[in-house]
Amino acid sequence: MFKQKINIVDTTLRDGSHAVSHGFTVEQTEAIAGGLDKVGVDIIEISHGDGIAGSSINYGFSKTHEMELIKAAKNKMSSAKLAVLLLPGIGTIEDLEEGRENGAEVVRVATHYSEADVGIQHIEYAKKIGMMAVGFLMMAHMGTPEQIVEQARIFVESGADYINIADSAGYMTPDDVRARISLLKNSINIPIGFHAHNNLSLAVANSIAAVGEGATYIDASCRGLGAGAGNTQLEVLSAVLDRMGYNTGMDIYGAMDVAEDIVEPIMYRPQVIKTAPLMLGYAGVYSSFLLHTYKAAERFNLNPRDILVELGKRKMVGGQEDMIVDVAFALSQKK
Ligand SMILES: C[C@H](O)CC(=O)C(=O)O
Ligand SMILES: [Mn+2]
Repeated sequence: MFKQKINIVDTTLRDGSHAVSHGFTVEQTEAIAGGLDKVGVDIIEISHGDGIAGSSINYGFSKTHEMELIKAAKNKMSSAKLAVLLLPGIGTIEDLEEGRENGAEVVRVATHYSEADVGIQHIEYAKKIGMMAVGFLMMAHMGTPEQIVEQARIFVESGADYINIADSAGYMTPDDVRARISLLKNSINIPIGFHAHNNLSLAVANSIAAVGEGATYIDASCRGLGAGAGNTQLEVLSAVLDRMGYNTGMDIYGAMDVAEDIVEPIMYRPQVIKTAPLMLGYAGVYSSFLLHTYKAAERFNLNPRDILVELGKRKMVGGQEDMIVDVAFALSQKK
């Protein structure tokens, strides 16, 4: 029987960077990338959590320069492709060049769901230098399925190899995912991918819903390591997809071992859904805001939940991390 191939894109070393305050070391990166490569992951994404060149006062400084991490990982990889994430305005064409020189073969160009036009030049340039290019639409819950298609078309026309929809706030339900992926599937003719956050405990279910509507690239990370309550848990996803008869090409026991033996020991905290991550999903707030919100809550003696509710009301999006402090300050004045 023909089994549909689902490409697994591991984001432990990129989205997971948020969860470890961008603290990955060369040794950890080598062990994780080498392990993931062996177990059959198709693409391994490595960058600061906010993409290449994200290391800054606004987003948090990396302990080790990401180019060093990328180079080290590349030396341990033989079959998976190495990807970088690039948010136009944070990362530049020069950063992309540097990433490629250090071994990146794929770039995922991430923009707010309504701003694909700011990524056109990055997609075109990546194609010109022979890279695989992916159009990555963040905070996709904020856009209607029709708006998502309109934006995806901009990436398609720029030459993207596939379109990735990100539920950056972990806000979507399986119905929300199905509506967006199925319309995309009927509207564009390049592959579709999906990136989940587990704030409502729906990351695996949403990923499966995406696959059911025809998505063939799914993001996941070991132990779910990622912003907010984390991403789709890699080892769980591979087991579920296998049970459902899909082909991931993954060594499932091997993936369990990488998660248990290599990733779990370096996690700062278990990736559980405490109140604040749950609020991210409930209020539709960008998952990467979590640790910044904890810091602001401590500084202004507030409940993180109150800050997140306000951020949700104000519809803050990625890139507005500085507003977290503004909101916390305003709330503290009202107290
Ligand atoms: C820069 C963000 O962390 C990208 C991402 O993973 C998301 O939008 O979700
Ligand atoms: Mn994410």
